[in-house]
Amino acid sequence: MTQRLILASNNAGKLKEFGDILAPLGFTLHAQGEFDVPEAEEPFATFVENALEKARHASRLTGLPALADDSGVCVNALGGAPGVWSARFAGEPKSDARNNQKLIADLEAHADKSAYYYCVLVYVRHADDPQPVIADGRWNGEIVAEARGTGGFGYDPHFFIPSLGKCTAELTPLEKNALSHRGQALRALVEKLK
Ligand SMILES: O=P(O)(O)OP(=O)(O)OP(=O)(O)OC[C@H]1O[C@@H](n2cnc3c(O)ncnc32)[C@H](O)[C@@H]1O
Ligand SMILES: [Mg+2]
Repeated sequence: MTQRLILASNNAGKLKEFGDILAPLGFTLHAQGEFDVPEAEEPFATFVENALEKARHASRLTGLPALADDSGVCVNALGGAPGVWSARFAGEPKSDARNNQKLIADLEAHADKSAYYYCVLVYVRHADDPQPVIADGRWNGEIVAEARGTGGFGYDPHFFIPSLGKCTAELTPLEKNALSHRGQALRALVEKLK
C-alpha cells in the first residue's frame, strides 16, 4: 500500500534523510514546500509541542496526512542547550555556521563535552487528528571544536561518536540513518503505523 505524506519541514537535510527511509517502504513523499506551505511557528519549549504544531499546520494547509520532526542537540555542560532552540541558537537568520561557532565558543571553558541529538516525530492523519502518532530517538556523542566531514547538516561536523571515531558529517547517509536519533524515531513511528 502506498501512502501520500506531507513532510512538514523546510530543512533539506531532514527531507533527504526521511526520503531515504520512507520511500522504500512505499510512502509517496511531498515536501511541504511543494504545496507552498510556509514555515510554521515553533514557539514552544518542548520538542513534542513544536512537532505537533508543524504537523497540524502542514496538514491543515494541504488536506493530507503530515509528518513533522522537531529535533536538536542537547549539550550536558550547557544544561541541555541549545536543545529545542538549536536551529536559531545564534539568532536570526538561521545559520548552521554561526550556530556551530557559538556552540564551540560556549563550550570552550567546559571539560564535559558530552551531548546528544534528540528527535521527536509527529504524524497526523488530518489537522484535527485526536490521536497523533508520536515517536522519538536519542543519539549520544561529544562536541568537538574542529569540524570534520561534509555530510549531513547542522551540527554534524562537530558531533563526534566515540565508538566510531568519526563525526556524524563523516558518515554515509545510510550509516547516519542506521544510528541517528531521526532514524531511530522514524523506524519506531513506521512500526506504530503498521
Ligand atoms: O523546522 P524544520 O522546517 O523541520 O527545520 P529546522 O531546521 O528549523 O528544524 P528544527 O526546528 O527541528 O531545528 C532542529 C535543528 O537541530 C539541529 N539538528 C537536528 N537534527 C540534526 C542532525 O541530524 N544533524 C545535525 N543537526 C541537527 C539543526 O541545527 C536543526 O536546524
Ligand atoms: Mg524549525
